[in-house]
Amino acid sequence: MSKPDPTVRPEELPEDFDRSLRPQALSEFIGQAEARANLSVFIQSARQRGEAMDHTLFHGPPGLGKTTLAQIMAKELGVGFRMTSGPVLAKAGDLAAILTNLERNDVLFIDEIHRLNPAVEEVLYPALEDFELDLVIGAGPAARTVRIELQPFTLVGATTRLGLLTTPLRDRFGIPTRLQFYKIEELHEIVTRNARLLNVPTDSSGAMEIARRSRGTPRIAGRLLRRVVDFAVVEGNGVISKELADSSLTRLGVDHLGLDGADRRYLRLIAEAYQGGPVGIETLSAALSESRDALEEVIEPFLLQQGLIQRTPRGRMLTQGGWHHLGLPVPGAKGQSDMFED
Ligand SMILES: Nc1ncnc2c1ncn2[C@@H]1O[C@H](COP(=O)(O)OP(=O)(O)OP(=O)(O)O)[C@@H](O)[C@H]1O
Ligand SMILES: [Mg+2]
Repeated sequence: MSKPDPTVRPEELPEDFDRSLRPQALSEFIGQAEARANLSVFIQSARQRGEAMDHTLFHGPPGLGKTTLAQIMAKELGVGFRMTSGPVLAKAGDLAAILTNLERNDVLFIDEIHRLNPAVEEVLYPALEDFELDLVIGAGPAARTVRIELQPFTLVGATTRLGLLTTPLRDRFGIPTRLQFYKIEELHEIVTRNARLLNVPTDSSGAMEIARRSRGTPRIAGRLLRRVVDFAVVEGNGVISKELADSSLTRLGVDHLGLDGADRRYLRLIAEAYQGGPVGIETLSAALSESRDALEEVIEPFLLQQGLIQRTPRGRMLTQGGWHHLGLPVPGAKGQSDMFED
């Protein structure tokens, strides 16, 4: 019953820019201090005991380092790493093929784990708990179940939507880890590191300008840095200064908080069409022609974290900060309008 194994190794992935900047060790990983300190203990303990580390779940907005941390874990544990994703595992047999191919204490990374097919998820439960697989062979009255013993392994799951995980799956992760948006100083360090890896001379204030406008997200910091490098090479003297970073990012439509056109469209819709809300997510999704998922996973988390919007039972509302950011007076706040016009 050997099936093709649908996982890929990271070195088989096409060359992408994420990869060249990806930290390879926990010590190179900047930020997420709490998560990093805990993981380091759990990794060391698993190594010393020669056992598989407990199953780990990374959750948080896109681009904060979930995939990166999963790869680092396998490296630091000194074990093999296999990766796949929820939507790719269509049938129970797909997962069975992967699990039976794992070697002792390997890390299996399942990205977008909230999108696992329920039939596949069922197979995962006993595998996670007892490292056993119950497979049904045949159909109808001749069907029988066989139990297969697996090597102990560590499942690392990643999701941008913790709320969509079923409770039984969530409960099987011994180490649930929430990744937070990065602080500006951390992003400054990341931009500086990336600039060094890309061999681009960068002023500290230039790196700071990029950090400040990266939406708390290392992936965005990497992307903005590359665009600013383009402007520096073609229109500047190759050095990333504060002025150059500022003018390049403004031309790219990234404002001083790091919001881009999509973020501002979202805020402006609530302000202008719904007087600041509350307005339901489905309505926003239809009006913006963006999927509800994209709004909830990509756009809203940062706006919430920055205190520009708030979620209420009746829908999304702009906060005072949201009005202020748009340069509009807060409705009903008498006499305060000049305060927000400076
Ligand atoms: N702490 C960090 N220090 C430096 N670079 C980082 C850090 N975290 C992430 N990065 C970089 O940010 C990019 C995105 O990271 P990663 O792919 O791990 O994010 P993710 O959380 O898996 O995103 P998604 O939810 O979209 O899968 C990569 O290029 C990675 O190198
Ligand atoms: Mg990822």
